[in-house]
Amino acid sequence: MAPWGYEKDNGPAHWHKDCPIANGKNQSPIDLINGEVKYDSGLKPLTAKYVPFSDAKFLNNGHSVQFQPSAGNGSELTGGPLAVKYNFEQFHFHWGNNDTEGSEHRVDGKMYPAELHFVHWNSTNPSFKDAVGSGGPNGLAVLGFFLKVGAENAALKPITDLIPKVKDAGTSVTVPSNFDMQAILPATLTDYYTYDGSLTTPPLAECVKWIVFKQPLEVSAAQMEAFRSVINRDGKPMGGNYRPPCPLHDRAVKTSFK
Ligand SMILES: NS(=O)(=O)c1ccc(C(=O)NCc2ccccc2F)cc1
Ligand SMILES: [Zn+2]
Repeated sequence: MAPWGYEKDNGPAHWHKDCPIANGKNQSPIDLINGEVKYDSGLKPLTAKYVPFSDAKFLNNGHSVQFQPSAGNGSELTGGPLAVKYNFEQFHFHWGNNDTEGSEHRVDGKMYPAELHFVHWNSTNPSFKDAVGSGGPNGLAVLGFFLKVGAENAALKPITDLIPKVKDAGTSVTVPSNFDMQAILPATLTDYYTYDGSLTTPPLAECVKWIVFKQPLEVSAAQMEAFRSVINRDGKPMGGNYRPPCPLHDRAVKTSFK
């Protein structure tokens, strides 16, 4: 099979051939249906402590554009539904070719034009890869933020300004060391959906505690357009790099808000 992608001949409908877990009972993304979620008063706010990275790259890996530090630096996530500390690994994006599509998770069937994922791994493991393979839904914690078109996002501007430099698959640039990742996050990480799920791309491992924020982040139309100029390994626009929603099966979606 051609390496996995999002085209007709290698897209989500094909992934089960290499990754049978694609048809598993804890797959992501899902449609977050407000009538079916359950408020959990035990859910605390999350705390993300992100330290500026001295050595990080912004890269085009053929299926997303991704901020990837060369090593951990103590940036971590705690609180919310998490029982232990999670180390920051990377962040990346999923987007569409127009403003009506692009996000992976949906809210009552509504798609946003893009979704930003901050990936963290359970610090009781020796490495990210061990955490992915650790079994059960506590290996990774991924924060999902919907993006909608509105005001320019000054915190994301250093990143969206780099997109034209990683237009082609397999390219990367160094991220200036004064990039402030913490500034991307809302001041308080409240009002989120959380459920047990999976990676949304192969290997689709069912190792993720998903935490999807209700409040979208805003980016300008120009920032949104920048994503749409990114090219995949087949030389086609990368837009549309989102997996459709998967069945919820026997899972509950909890909310930190009423
Ligand atoms: N869209 S998402 O659910 O946030 C997501 C996050 C991380 C990965 C990833 O690291 N894949 C590569 C990989 C490398 C090493 C070991 C296992 C892997 F999946 C895939 C999807
Ligand atoms: Zn993702």
